[in-house]
Amino acid sequence: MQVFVIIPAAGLGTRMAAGHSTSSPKQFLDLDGLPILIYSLRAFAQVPEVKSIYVAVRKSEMPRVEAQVGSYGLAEKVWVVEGGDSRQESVANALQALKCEDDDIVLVHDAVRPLIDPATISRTIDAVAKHGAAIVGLPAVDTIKQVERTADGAIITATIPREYIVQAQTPQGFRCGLLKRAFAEAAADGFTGTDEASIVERSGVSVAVVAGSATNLKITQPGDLELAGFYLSQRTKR
Ligand SMILES: Nc1ccn([C@@H]2O[C@H](COP(=O)(O)OP(=O)(O)OP(=O)(O)O)[C@@H](O)[C@H]2O)c(=O)n1
Ligand SMILES: C[C@](O)(CO)[C@H](O)COP(=O)(O)O
Repeated sequence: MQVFVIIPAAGLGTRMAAGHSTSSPKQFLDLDGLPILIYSLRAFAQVPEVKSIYVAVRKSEMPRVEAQVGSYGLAEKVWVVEGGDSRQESVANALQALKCEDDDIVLVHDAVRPLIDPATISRTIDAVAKHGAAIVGLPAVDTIKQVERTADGAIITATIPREYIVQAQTPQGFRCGLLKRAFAEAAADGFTGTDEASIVERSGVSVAVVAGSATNLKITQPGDLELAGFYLSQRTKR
């Protein structure tokens, strides 16, 4: 059994760009001297079980990313492929590029979650080996309300016991055959999900959850980069 990794990195970072004075998508922004994408690639490259990593980027970014992969010494494990217009399409393109057996494991991880740690990656691999499908999830700590949107905001329709809620993070891992079948079904049905688990769940597969952490944040909007910088400084102090 081999472990492959897909890193979708073809987003435009529109929510970040709205408050940031750069034209570069957020996965290429600097975090303490390194591009955000390089943190994500390095974290997986250092896990011995990982055979190869497929990073999906916009066509126009392929030369820059190929150059970075070489200059940061990642060329042995990392392959650059063309992304798509949605996260799901970017993952589907990478999935098509990698040649895996049904029993192999595929992990998908957002390029913009740079603080993923090797221990969480290893726990995810173990959970996929055991259950066939597993994602990293952060248990809810706030009280959770279901709402109905209104013209001027929202009205609460229910309180959902928080022990039933986890916030999905990445990596999200699956047996390769199962993931490919679920993607083919989603494409046939015209279904688009915001994560891989939602695509697999609708095929009737149970997906296990591995404990995530607040430090595995997704850099989404202004302020997140500063927060990631703070978490990183705490990590290097230890
Ligand atoms: N067409 C796309 C869109 C997103 N992603 C990737 O999916 C991950 C999570 O997406 P998100 O945070 O939503 O990134 P963006 O789509 O770039 O952000 P925004 O929605 O603000 O534009 C990121 O690593 C992003 O690069 C991708 O590979 N291909
Ligand atoms: C996959 C994901 O990171 C889980 O939290 C997230 O759904 C992807 O980001 P998006 O903003 O929903 O595209």
